[in-house]
Amino acid sequence: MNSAARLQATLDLLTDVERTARPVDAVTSSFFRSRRFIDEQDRGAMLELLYALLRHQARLGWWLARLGHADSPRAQLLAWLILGQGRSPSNVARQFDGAKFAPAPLSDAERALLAGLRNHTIEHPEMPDAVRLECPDWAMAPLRQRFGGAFAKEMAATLTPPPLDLRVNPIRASRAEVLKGLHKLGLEAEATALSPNGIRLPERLSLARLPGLKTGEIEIQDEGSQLVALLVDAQPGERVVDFCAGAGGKTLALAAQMNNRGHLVACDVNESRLKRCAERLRKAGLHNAETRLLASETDKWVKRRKGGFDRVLVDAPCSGTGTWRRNPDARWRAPELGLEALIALQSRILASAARLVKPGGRLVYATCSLLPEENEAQVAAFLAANPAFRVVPLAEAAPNLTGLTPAEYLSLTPARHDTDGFFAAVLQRADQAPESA
Ligand SMILES: C[S@@+](CC[C@H](N)C(=O)[O-])C[C@H]1O[C@@H](n2cnc3c(N)ncnc32)[C@H](O)[C@@H]1O
Repeated sequence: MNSAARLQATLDLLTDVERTARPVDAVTSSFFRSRRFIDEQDRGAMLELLYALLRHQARLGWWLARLGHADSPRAQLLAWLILGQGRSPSNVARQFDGAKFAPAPLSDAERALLAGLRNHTIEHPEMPDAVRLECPDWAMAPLRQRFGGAFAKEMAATLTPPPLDLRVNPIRASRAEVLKGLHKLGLEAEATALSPNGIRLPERLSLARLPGLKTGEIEIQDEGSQLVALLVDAQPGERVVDFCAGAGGKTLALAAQMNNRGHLVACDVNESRLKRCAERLRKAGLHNAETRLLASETDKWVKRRKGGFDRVLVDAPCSGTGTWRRNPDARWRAPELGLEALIALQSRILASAARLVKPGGRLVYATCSLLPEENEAQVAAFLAANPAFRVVPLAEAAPNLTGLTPAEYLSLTPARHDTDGFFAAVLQRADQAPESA
């Protein structure tokens, strides 16, 4: 592909991304599946450009509005070539020449746009904070409150390309073996700083270069997500529930921690995600887990299995604000249910899942949210309503996890930990229910 054809192909991809409500990685996978002729190098270049556009969407939109130009994927691309790549209008015009596979020639309005953007950069002193920081309006106040003076730094960190983290499946291989294999392939892989099972690759790469994914030796999992699973501290032989298992990211980590012994139940209300979870368990050689589809968080199964589990993980549906660095498009999709309804759902899920915990057992509440309403406040409300539970501080919950600042809760952010944003609280049910409970 020549560079003009790459621009047009990226424009087609961006148009697909903006047309659907599906997450960007799902859209890119189906885009490339139906265009197998695009080689690895072109794919890499296109994804880099696509993600740069998505990370600058509010600022590009601001410039287009300022110059009175309608916002569209093509206009965003044109603006980025000038503001982000520092090209000149004539350089851009040369590639938008209507040749085969190249973008259509520039209209007069587009030529005027390029002239208006000339000699500017992406930032402008008149940009409001929400635009400069690429923060949706609904999240400005809660995130500002959460981070105080570090708000701008945290938002800037969500706009940097994330590393690619892998979790080694200890049932299939050791971290040292996998690292050696990756180095042999010429990849700059290194052990993660906090997770004992993690490997970090500094950049996005074609997953076809990671054969261990097919054999179940490795899984793609952010280091923060690995730490949440480790905090559950599930032991071989125990009975464990992953209440919001989804497609099984943490289920797989828990089943492996249990060394294929004991019993793990992966629940969810979403059947297709659970199917994917079951497939991944099989591929990873993990057979101590079953999946269970729930009708709702108060499914009869929960009542029947009351007090039956040593560990229960609630990886609750949340605003996903902690994943903005990895999914730059996610920030522009407000929580489907609305934040208030989401918080109410989390509280119902937590209350119901807590019933599964046996005396002396532990409940781990986690989100990939940066918002206190979904995290600390949610836990405080739960504790007020459930005096049989107490907080287990990090050092006690996972004494082997060195490197974490001692605190009550796990609270990871892209700026401070170079992971996705994650929150987790470990709560223990008293050995005997108090008289009053
Ligand atoms: C954050 S995702 C889980 C991600 C998963 N644990 C992982 O590590 O890959 C939250 C999950 O909660 C599920 N969920 C939503 N409402 C639920 C409910 N009422 N009861 C149980 N699970 C629910 C969603 O279907 C979704 O899969």
